[in-house]
Amino acid sequence: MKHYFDSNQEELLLKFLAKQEVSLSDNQLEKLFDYVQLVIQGNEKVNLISRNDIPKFLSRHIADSLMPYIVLSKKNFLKPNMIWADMGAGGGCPVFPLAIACPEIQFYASEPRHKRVLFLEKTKNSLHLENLQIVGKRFETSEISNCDVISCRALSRFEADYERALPALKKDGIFVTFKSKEIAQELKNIPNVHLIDYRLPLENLEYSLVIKGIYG
Ligand SMILES: C[S@@+](CC[C@H](N)C(=O)[O-])C[C@H]1O[C@@H](n2cnc3c(N)ncnc32)[C@H](O)[C@@H]1O
Repeated sequence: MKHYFDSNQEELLLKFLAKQEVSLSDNQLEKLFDYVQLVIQGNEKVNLISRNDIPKFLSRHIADSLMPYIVLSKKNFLKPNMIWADMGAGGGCPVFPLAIACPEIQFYASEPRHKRVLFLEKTKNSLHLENLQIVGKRFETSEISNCDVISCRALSRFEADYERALPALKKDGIFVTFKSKEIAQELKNIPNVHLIDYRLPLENLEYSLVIKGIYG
């Protein structure tokens, strides 16, 4: 198997996955490593991520991006041919790691900024991600609809993001977003909101995956 350029980072990700009791194939891990390389290279031309984040991209952003897969697959929520849209894809987290982890799910990545869209398209093609479609529009005008899952990371406030997602969700679809544990506490009394707390390697902060809807 091809390894990541930083063996410490690779080990941290593998330990994180093992602790979460999930495993990815060698091919999936290699694709994740290739994706990170493409983000680091792409960041030279387009502002995709903070430069400070590069050394811990695998242990922080990739591990974080995989959390919805980890939580939803343990609950047997994920089924082949489901439709999953990510709003505000930016440099591709969480949608690229998720599309790599769940090849049987059809993903849509909505992102309005042109340079980012070009990067996402090129990266999708390099990684041969047939189950991912890049949509170069704001989510509200993207015409993406009938989704089983809609996610977003670092987009806006929970209420605004949920409102943005709702028209495109199936009746029994779920909305998933990422917050710090502290911010997520403010959301715990909203009907049908579930908070799943977690930690990431090397990070002091605690995080919560916020899911609105019934997922298992
Ligand atoms: C802070 S970045 C987060 C990127 C990525 N999700 C991450 O976690 O690294 C937010 C992204 O959302 C995009 N965006 C802003 N409003 C949007 C909307 N209405 N629909 C889709 N994308 C939007 C921005 O262009 C930007 O790339």
